[in-house]
Amino acid sequence: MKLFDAFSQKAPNKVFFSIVLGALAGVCYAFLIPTVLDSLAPDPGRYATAGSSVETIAGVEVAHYRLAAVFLLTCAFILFARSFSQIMLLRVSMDVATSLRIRIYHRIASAPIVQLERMGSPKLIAALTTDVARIVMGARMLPDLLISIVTLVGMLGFLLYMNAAVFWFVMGAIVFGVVSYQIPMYFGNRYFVRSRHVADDLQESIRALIYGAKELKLNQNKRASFFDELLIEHERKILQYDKRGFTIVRAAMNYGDLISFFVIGAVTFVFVNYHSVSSTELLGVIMALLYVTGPVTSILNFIPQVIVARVSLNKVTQILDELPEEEAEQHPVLDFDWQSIVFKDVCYQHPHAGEGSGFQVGPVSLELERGQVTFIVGGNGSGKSTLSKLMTLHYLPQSGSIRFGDVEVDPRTLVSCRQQIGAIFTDYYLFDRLLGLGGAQVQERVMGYLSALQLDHKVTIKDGRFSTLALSDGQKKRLALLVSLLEDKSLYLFDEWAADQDPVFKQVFYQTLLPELRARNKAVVVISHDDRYFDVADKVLVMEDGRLARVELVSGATRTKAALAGSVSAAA
Ligand SMILES: Nc1ncnc2c1ncn2[C@@H]1O[C@H](COP(=O)(O)OP(=O)(O)OP(=O)(O)O)[C@@H](O)[C@H]1O
Repeated sequence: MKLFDAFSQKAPNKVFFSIVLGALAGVCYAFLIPTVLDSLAPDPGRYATAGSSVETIAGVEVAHYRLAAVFLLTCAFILFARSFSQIMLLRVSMDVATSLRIRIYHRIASAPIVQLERMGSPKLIAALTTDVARIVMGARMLPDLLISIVTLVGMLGFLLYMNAAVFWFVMGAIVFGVVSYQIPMYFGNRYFVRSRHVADDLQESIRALIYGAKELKLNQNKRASFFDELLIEHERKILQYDKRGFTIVRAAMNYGDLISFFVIGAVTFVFVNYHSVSSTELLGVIMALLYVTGPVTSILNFIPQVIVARVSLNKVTQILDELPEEEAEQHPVLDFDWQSIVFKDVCYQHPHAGEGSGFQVGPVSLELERGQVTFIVGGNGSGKSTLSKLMTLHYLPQSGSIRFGDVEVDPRTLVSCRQQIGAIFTDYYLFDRLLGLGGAQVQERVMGYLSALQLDHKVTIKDGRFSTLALSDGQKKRLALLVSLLEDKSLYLFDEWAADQDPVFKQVFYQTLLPELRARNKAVVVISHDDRYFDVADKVLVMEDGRLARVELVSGATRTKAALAGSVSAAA
C-alpha cells in the first residue's frame, strides 16, 4: 500500500481534480514573476498592446493596466485553485482516515483469536490512534507539494528562456543540493523508525500503568522499578530518538532552505565572471531564484512529513499482514439443528511461548450432547481453557475434526456453527447494552432474568441499555450470564463462571440454572473447580497435561462426589 494509493483509491475523481487544480495553481505562480518583470521592462514583442500608459480605475492610477488585470486575475485564480485543491484533499483525507480505521476494525473482528492474542491490544491501539493520523497528515500535504513542484518547474522554464547557461548551472546546483540533502534525511529516518518501534512498548507500559494501578499503589519499590525500567525508559528512548531525528532533519531543512541563496550567490558572484549575463537577465534570474525559495523549502519540508507517514504506513501494513483474515465464509450460511457435537482426534498446539515447543492439547475424542451437562476438570495448566476454546471454535483444530450433528466444521460452516454457541470465559467482556437483540418480548425476558439472577434491585434496562455496569465482579458476571441466556444458544460454555459467586448464588447456578438449561435441551459445558457440585454433571471430562485422561459418566447411582473429587486430585 503506497501513501498516494491510500488516497487515490478512495475518491479517484476528487483526487485527480484536486491534483489538476493544484498543478494549475503552480503554473499560475510560475507565471506571476514573468508578469511582474514584464511590467518593469516590457518586451515589445509580448504584451505589445499593454502599453505603458497609466489608466485611472475607480480613482486609482494603474500602470500597465492590462498587465495589472492579468496579474490580479492570476492571483484570484491561485486563491481559488489552491483553496479548492487543499479543501478537497483535506476532505478526502478525512474520509481516508475513517475508512482506514474501519478497515482495521473489520480486520480485527475477522482475524483469528490466536493472532489477536499473539499481537496484543497495545500494538493495535497504537496503529489506530497514532499511525492512521500520521499517514493522513503526510498525504494531506500533497496539494502543496504539487503546487510547489509545478511552480519550481515553471520558474526553471523561465530561467531556460532567459539564459540557458544559467539554467544548467542552477539545475546542477539543485541536483547537488537535493542529493546532499538526502544523506542526513536517511539518518534522521532511521531514528524515526526506532522511535516508532518503542511506541508499541510504551503503549504496553501505559496499559500496565492504568490496569496495574492497584498493584503499583501497594508497593513503592515495584512502582519505582516500573517507572524507571519501563515507563520512563520507553519515554526517554522515544524522546532521545525523536530529538536526534528531528535535530538532523531540522539542520538538513535549514540547509535546504539556503540552497536557493547559495545558488543566487554563486550566480551573482562567480557565474557572471565566466559567462556573459546582462544586468536585466541577472535581475530576472535573481528574482526567479528568490521566488523559488518558498517552493523549494516547502518541497524539502514535505520530505520529513512523508518519512514519518511512511514509517506509520509500513507499521499499519505490517499489522494488516500479521492479522490475516480468518479463512471462513464470514456470514452464516446454514441454519441447522444438531443433537451432538463430536470431536474426533482433535489436536491443537499453542504457538511456542518462550522456550520449547508450544503446549499441545489432544488428540482428544469426545461427544457433547444436547440435554446434558458436561464438566471439564483438571489441574491448573492441564488444558481446560484451551479445550474449551476448541469447543467454542475460537481455536481451530490443527488435526482431527469437529462435527455439529451432520455438519462438519470447515471454512464454509465455521461462522454458522459459531452462531450456535454462547460462552462466558474468565476474560469475558460485558457490553453496556444488548446488541443484536430487539423486540418487546426481550424487555420482559430481561426483567425476568434480572429478578432470577437477583440483580433487579441494582440494574434496570432502558432502550436496550443497562442502567449501570458499576457492579461487583460477581454481579457483573451474572449480567454477562443474563445476556448469554437471552441470546438463546444451543451450546453453552462457562469457564469457571461460579468462581466469584457467593455460596448462595453458586448453589443457584449449579442446582437451578444448569438443570434448567439441561431441561431446555441445551448442551452445557462447565469448567469448574467446585468439586462439591460435580454430581450435577452428566459427564465429567478429566484433563491431564493436555490430554483427556478419562471421562466419568455420572448417573444417579454412580454420582458420588467422593469419586470425582478423587479423580480431580489425581488430575491435579
Ligand atoms: N495464548 C497462549 N499462548 C501460548 N501458550 C498458551 C496460551 N494459553 C495457554 N497456553 C499454554 O497452555 C497451557 C494450558 O493452558 P490452559 O489455559 O488451557 O490451562 P487451564 O487448564 O485452563 O488452566 P487454569 O486452571 O489455570 O485456568 C498453559 O500451561 C500454557 O503453557
